[in-house]
Amino acid sequence: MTPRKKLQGLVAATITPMTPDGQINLSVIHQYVDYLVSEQNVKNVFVNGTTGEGLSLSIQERKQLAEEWICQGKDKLDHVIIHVGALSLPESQELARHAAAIDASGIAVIAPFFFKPTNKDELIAFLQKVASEAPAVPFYYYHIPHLTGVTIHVEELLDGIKERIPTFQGVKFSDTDLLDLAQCINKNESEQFAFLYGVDEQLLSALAIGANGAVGSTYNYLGRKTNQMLQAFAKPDLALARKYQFLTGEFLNFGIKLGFGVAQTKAVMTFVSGIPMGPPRFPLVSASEEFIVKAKAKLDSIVWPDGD
Ligand SMILES: CC(=O)N[C@@H]([C@@H](O)[C@H](O)[C@H](O)CO)[C@@H](O)CC(=O)C(=O)O
Repeated sequence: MTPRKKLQGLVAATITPMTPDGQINLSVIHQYVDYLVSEQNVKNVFVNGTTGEGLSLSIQERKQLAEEWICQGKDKLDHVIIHVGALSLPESQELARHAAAIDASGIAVIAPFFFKPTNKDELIAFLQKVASEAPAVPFYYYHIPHLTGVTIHVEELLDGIKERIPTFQGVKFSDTDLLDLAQCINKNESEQFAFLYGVDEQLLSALAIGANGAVGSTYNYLGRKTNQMLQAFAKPDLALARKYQFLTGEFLNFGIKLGFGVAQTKAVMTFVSGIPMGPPRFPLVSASEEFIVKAKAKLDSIVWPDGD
């Protein structure tokens, strides 16, 4: 998939559909792509990340999912970014080579989080060894410090990164540290890099700082609403943009109090889209019936500014 457009706007962090007995369910990805494009107006996906339980999947499963998303997304999606991060460098490199071979529009890598890099140079060295296996594929660093425990500021990482990783294209920034994000954007004067924000409930603040777009789980089922927020922000109609952010925030705040996570995202996507996402993989466990009933009632009770 040769990228036709710069990566910006919304990117859905895809869920990995599973069968009731816990096998990956490739058969619904065709329907999933059509749903994102036609119902959510989302044409970019980030596959095998956190929401996709990428680190809980085997290498073989990750390759099968990447292939299916690229195949089903052909001529429908603008960007299919494959997360190829892993604890084992050779596995991550293998996934990067595979993503290049199937013509992914980008790859992303999370910081290794068992044995961790202790400084910027060690982190860049790891990223470089993966990125160099896919020398023609745009590369994104996936920063999610509350899950990896790797808290090296992205702003530090940017210094000299393009020299060491010529394919470096930007960052998926899943952190609430807006000072770090602002420093990154301030350094990116020539706008050569993209900063995609990953905390959906705070996206408007990141847009105000200068984020180019967003990667997140809620764009699977609230993509259309969030696109309205993006449009209001661009107009600019800040009062309207805030209204959308407050309402998505209201839903997420409600969900977070009930224990919102990947399993709950699977359940919400199932009842909103009608596409069976199945259970999560252990150690995650399925959302409770109580969560599903309450989350559905909450979502149904929200009155959006567009009247839907
Ligand atoms: C920890 C986590 O899962 N964060 C999500 C958010 O989209 C998150 O679900 C949302 O902001 C609700 O809290 C994304 O940043 C993750 C993501 O993009 C991915 O699946 O790779």
